Amino acid sequence: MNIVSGEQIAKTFQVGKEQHPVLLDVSVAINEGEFISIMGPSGCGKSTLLYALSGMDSIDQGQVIFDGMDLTTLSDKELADLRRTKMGFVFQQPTFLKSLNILDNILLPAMRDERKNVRALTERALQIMNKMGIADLAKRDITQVSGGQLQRAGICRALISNPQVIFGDEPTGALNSTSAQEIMDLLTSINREGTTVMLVTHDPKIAARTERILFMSDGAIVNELRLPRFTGADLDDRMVKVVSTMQKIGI
Ligand SMILES: Nc1ncnc2c1ncn2[C@@H]1O[C@H](COP(=O)(O)OP(=O)(O)OP(=O)(O)O)[C@@H](O)[C@H]1O
Repeated sequence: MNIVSGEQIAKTFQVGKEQHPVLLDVSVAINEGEFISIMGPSGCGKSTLLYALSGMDSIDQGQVIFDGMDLTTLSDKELADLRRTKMGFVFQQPTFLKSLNILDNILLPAMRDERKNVRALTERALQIMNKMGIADLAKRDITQVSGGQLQRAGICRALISNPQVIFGDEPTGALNSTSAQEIMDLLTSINREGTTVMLVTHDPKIAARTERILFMSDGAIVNELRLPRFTGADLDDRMVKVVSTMQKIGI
């Protein structure tokens, strides 16, 4: 069953008097439970597509259906509620408040919904932090942890509402290779527990960990590669497949 799909999505940015078409009739369907990535050259529209599919940004034409709902028909409030309850977002640099410790930063977005049940929410946050390997950092300031630990906290924040889909925009882009692979280990285990995960990445080593890779060029999906479940042993072979597909289509 599709959890999110886009039908002939078109999006143009206007800068001054100039029109910049960025998505040209993009259609895509993502099944519940998929682990999927979007690759392509800088500026080809990867993030714009991710934002369109998650309702973070509007589209000019077409349709986006998320969990049976047409996002183009929802009000801003309905969209915000949907994003907060059914989607999780992980960005290259998590934006956290400097005045709050790690735990409170993780709790902050969820507090809006469950103000009355802080204790249960805190317990849930600590459980997730434990799974992500950062339970002992709960009381630290955000300046007192590494980039990899901060990104783990970002994932905890994305998971707090038990989302159906995690959208990641270059979630490993600011990390060294080891931390990046550790973050991918976590996203893989989240996916194996049933959450759909969709990432934008420019890194073949990251895309190679996912099970379907959409290749974009100039505002269109031009190819896709399906890979079996990652076993932990076949990363090099998978990367070769990703890179050779990129070479074949010239991106
Ligand atoms: N708010 C905006 N206003 C105007 N143009 C924009 C805006 N956001 C993105 N663009 C332009 O749209 C195009 C696609 O941007 P997008 O961020 O989707 O690309 P991308 O493939 O994710 O690139 P990168 O890999 O560099 O992050 C780019 O040319 C970008 O400059």
